[in-house]
Amino acid sequence: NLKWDKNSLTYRIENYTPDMSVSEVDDSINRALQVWAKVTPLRFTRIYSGTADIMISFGSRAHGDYYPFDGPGNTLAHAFAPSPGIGGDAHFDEDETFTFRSNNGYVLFLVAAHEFGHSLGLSHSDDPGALMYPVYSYGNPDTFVLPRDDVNGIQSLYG
Ligand SMILES: CC(C)C[C@H](C(=O)NO)C(=O)N[C@@H](CC(N)=O)C(=O)NCc1cccc(N)c1
Ligand SMILES: [Zn+2]
Ligand SMILES: [Zn+2]
Repeated sequence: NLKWDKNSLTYRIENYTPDMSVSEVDDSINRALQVWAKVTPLRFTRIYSGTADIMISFGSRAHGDYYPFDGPGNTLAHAFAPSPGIGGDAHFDEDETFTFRSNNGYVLFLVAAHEFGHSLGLSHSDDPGALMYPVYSYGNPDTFVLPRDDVNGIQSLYG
C-alpha cells in the first residue's frame, strides 16, 4: 500500500505525554498534520473514539506492536505506512522529553510532522535539509517551512 486511496483521513489522540499540556499536544499534532495538508488534497478530521486511520499514542519499551521502544534517545517515534489496521498509526517514545517549542528536548511538532510523513507513505530522505531526513534537528517550529524535498516527495504521491 504505497499511499492512502482517499484524501479524507481521520486521526485520534489516544493518550498524552506528561511532558506538555493537553492543548500543547493537540496543537502540535494539528499543526504537524496541516504541514502535509497544505501541499496536498489531504484533509484530516479528529475523532475522539473508535478507530481512526491515524491512531496517535505515547508509549515506552514494549507497547503493543513488534517494535518496542529503546528508552531515552535513539528511536524517538515510529509510524506505519498506509494500510488498514496499524497502517498510518504513529507511536511516540514516552522515554523522550517532548517540548512545545523548547530545544531542551524534542519538539513534538517536528517529530510528529516527520512521523506523519511516514503515515502518508514517505520513506526517509538523504537530503540533510529534509524533514524526512532520518535524524532530528531542531528548528523553530513557529517559522517552520516544509522543505522542497518533502514537498516533492508528498506531491509525487498525492499531488
Ligand atoms: C529506524 C526508525 C524507527 C528510527 C526512528 C524514525 O525514523 N522514526 O520515523 C527515529 O526515531 N529516528 C530518530 C533518529 C534520531 N534519534 O535522530 C529521529 O530523530 N527521527 C525523528 C525525526 C524527527 C524530526 C525530524 C527528523 N528528520 C527525524
Ligand atoms: Zn509502536
Ligand atoms: Zn523516520
